[in-house]
Amino acid sequence: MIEIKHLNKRFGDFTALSDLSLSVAKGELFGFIGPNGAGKTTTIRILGGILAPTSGSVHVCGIDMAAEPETAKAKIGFIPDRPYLYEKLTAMEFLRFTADLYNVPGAGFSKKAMGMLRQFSLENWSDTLIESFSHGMKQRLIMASALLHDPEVLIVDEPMVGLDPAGIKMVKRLFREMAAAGVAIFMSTHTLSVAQEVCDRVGVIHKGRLIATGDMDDLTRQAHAERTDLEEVFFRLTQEESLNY
Ligand SMILES: Nc1ncnc2c1ncn2[C@@H]1O[C@H](COP(=O)(O)OP(=O)(O)OP(=O)(O)O)[C@@H](O)[C@H]1O
Repeated sequence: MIEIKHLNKRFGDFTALSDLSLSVAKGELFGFIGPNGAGKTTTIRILGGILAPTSGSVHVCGIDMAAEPETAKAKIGFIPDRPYLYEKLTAMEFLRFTADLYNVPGAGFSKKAMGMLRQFSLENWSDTLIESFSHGMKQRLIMASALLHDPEVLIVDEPMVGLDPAGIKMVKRLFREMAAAGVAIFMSTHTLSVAQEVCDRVGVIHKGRLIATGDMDDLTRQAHAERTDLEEVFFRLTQEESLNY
């Protein structure tokens, strides 16, 4: 569902991504972890079609992002790390705005939008201006808006930031349910415990290069770690890599 091949991204002389290749299958929840500045957000922006790679390709549901960006983007639910919300709209107005962008049919919109607001515990706030929402409420509204058009692929940068424990629990459950329903999910996170708990596979990026990928057993082997613990694996991999520079 997501196919990344030999992706490179340079900003001037600086190489942010170097020969990154990976794929995420239908129904798979893939976690993307790495230290600050490793290249996670850069990768996510390229996957979402909002940043062009220097070279390499991204295919979403078999569609080439470079050749058919609109068709590819229609397949994606995209949740950036710093989303923009129109604060002078109500939650329902914002959902209608995004539904129009994604050509969600008008018939049935209200029922669907209310269902989404309920899913994200915002049903009592549908007519409230977004400017009065807390950070976590805004985060949940962004998620609701990204799922309105039933995307086949979800790309999400740091979904747990700003959420309270109930919000984190809800998102973990939702992502697992979506994966079970066949959605391919690519999620970057710093929350290693969440990645270990919910992801089918994890990729570790360091200084723009994918240094390890696989399920917990694979990663434990690749890191020569003693325990199947993502935190230990992460530090072993990223420190071992640092020593090579
Ligand atoms: N527009 C840009 N111009 C120049 N350099 C950039 C630009 N965007 C990102 N970079 C650089 O590319 C590198 C990767 O950045 P990126 O935001 O992808 O990292 P990240 O893994 O998401 O980090 P964090 O965990 O801190 O969010 C960083 O060194 C960053 O400074």
